[in-house]
Amino acid sequence: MQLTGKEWRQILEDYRRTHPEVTVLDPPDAIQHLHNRQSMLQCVADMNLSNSYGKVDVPRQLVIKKDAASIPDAVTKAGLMLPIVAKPLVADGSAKSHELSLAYDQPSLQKLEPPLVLQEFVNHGGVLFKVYIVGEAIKVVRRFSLPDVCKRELSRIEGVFRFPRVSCAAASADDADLDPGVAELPPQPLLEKLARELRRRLGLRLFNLDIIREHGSRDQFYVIDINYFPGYGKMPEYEHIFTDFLLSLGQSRYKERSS
Ligand SMILES: Nc1ncnc2c1ncn2[C@@H]1O[C@H](COP(=O)(O)OP(=O)(O)OP(=O)(O)O)[C@@H](O)[C@H]1O
Ligand SMILES: [Mg+2]
Repeated sequence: MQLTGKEWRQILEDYRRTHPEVTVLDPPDAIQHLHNRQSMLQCVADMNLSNSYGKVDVPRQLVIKKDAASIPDAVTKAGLMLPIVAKPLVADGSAKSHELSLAYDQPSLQKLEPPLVLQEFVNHGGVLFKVYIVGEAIKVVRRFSLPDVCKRELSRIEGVFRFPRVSCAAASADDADLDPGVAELPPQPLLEKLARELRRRLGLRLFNLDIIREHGSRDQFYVIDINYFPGYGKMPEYEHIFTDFLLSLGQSRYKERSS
């Protein structure tokens, strides 16, 4: 029998209800929330995180459900600036859902295929930060990302350019010789606050986020992507962190039972 995603989630939810003794690390419905690029970043937008360590936003964005011909007008109305990154609305791990495009001019936007999220491209010096979250633990690494698009380039280039899944190709930038203003990791207290809030709002314990620093700024950050259960193999010290996480779950269960 072929099950739909929804039926499968229902089976898991039912199992969870009838087997309270089983620890469910993260509920399926909360995971589902991250499979839509619009709902994925909503928590970050709602949070309005801004303190003395920095400010965290999401890039200005627009959802286009259908009708590619309407995109240029919709983009003008929403005041979105070019270049624009177009991302399939659904991000479910399939190759197609991670095929992104970069659009350099307004008329070419009609060539895109909805349903999409259109996001302003934020120059960030070609480096992004991957923040891995495992329960209470946070680990951040630098990765190479798309290079900046300068004004001159923007005025000269026309069209829509597809780019393949960046995360698979992106090399670690941890040992690279980078401009210190680009390479500096986001402040730990800011990441801790962000991670704590996201854990609570998303109701999840195992995820990562891609965060970029606006080029030329010291403290303006944007979250561009959140993934559930990412490839933890790339997270330094993951064996220890994971073991500690699983042990802490066992211990809290034990405490619950003996109290
Ligand atoms: N708003 C943006 N501004 C600048 N660069 C962006 C923006 N959105 C995405 N990118 C670039 O595109 C890459 C892929 O974007 P994103 O992570 O949203 O897509 P994804 O399909 O989930 O990819 P992946 O699985 O590779 O992380 C990012 O790593 C970054 O280099
Ligand atoms: Mg990503």
